[in-house]
Amino acid sequence: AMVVLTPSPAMKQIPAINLSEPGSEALLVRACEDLGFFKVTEHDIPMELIAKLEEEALKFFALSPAEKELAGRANPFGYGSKNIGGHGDVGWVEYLLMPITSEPLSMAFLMHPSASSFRSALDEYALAVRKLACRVLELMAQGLGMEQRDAFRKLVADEESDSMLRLNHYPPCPMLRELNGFVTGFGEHTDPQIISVLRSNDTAGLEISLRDGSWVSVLPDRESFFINVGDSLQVLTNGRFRSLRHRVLANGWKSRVSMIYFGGPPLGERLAPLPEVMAEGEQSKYREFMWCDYKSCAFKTLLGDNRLDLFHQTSEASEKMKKDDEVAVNEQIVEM
Ligand SMILES: C=C1C[C@]23C[C@@]1(O)CC[C@H]2[C@@]12CC[C@H](O)[C@@](C)(C(=O)O1)[C@H]2[C@@H]3C(=O)O
Ligand SMILES: O=C(O)CCC(=O)C(=O)O
Ligand SMILES: [Fe+2]
Repeated sequence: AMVVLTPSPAMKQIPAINLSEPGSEALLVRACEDLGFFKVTEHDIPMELIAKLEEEALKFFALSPAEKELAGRANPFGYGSKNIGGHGDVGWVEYLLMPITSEPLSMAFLMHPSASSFRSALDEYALAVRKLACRVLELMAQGLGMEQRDAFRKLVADEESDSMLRLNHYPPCPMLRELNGFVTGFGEHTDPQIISVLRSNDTAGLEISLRDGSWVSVLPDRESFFINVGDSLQVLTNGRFRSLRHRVLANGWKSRVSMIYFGGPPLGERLAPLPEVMAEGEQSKYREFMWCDYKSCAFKTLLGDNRLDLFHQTSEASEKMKKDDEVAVNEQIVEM
């Protein structure tokens, strides 16, 4: 059965940040605290580079299913259609998911001579968007007043950074035309990494969840980048920055193409709230974990699951802390 949906009301005041304007770091911090989301307007990434990748992506998605499967079935990398992840999540979407390292892309199908223009578009785009992510992460640290300005940036800039690039294509769903409705393209979720940088064509569909649990849709803007906080950045900031829940609705008329860069730390990196962002006496809300452990845990969950819950200081641990406090109080009473 197909559930026909209605889009949420549009949020017109998504924070729009011009990175080269003085004071942008304070705006960034506020947006990450309130929403976990903002858009970057002046970004220095040439439109030709973006348009070239969009064109190549559309060429790829126009291939026959057999040709697209030469990219390998997404597991997690490769070509996927309708199935998202390996646990039964489905959406009205097809995609190509690729690992990004400091080396040029090396997936087998991209090494074929016929894929050389696709490959160079991907490589150039990945390089540029990673640089943008690093610039934004540095401004975030600056905005938080951190002495160590590269505390976030260095995780994504690291040669071993575990990052990905995803091309999503939401073809028009013809059955929806008469119904005048929408379907789930990509179900609600948070991104597990540190930061996600999204660019889409002019077709709407992205929706974000606000603090009160309501949903709003984001007006598309093909010239800007949308940035969202991922789970790992929520951990590093001890919950000060909010990992954004978001989803995509597909429509009956216009295809949506999006390209998303997910910036993650090296697999062996240990993540925990950074003391520098915590106030005096503030308790750490998350226990330390290695990114590879969080990631493998995350990739075993359903798309919509709350993955960070598993890494909250356990209730058992907080119960024990409370008990220890009580004992201390009793001891004081005895001593008096
Ligand atoms: C259902 C899933 C797809 C996903 C892995 C997971 O088990 C849970 C997290 C999902 C997500 C969301 C953001 C990114 O699109 C993604 C690549 C990621 O890192 O986590 C996807 C995963 C995927 O598509 O494999
Ligand atoms: O395609 C989009 O616009 C967003 C998809 C998304 O959230 C994701 O791939 O993680
Ligand atoms: Fe996402």
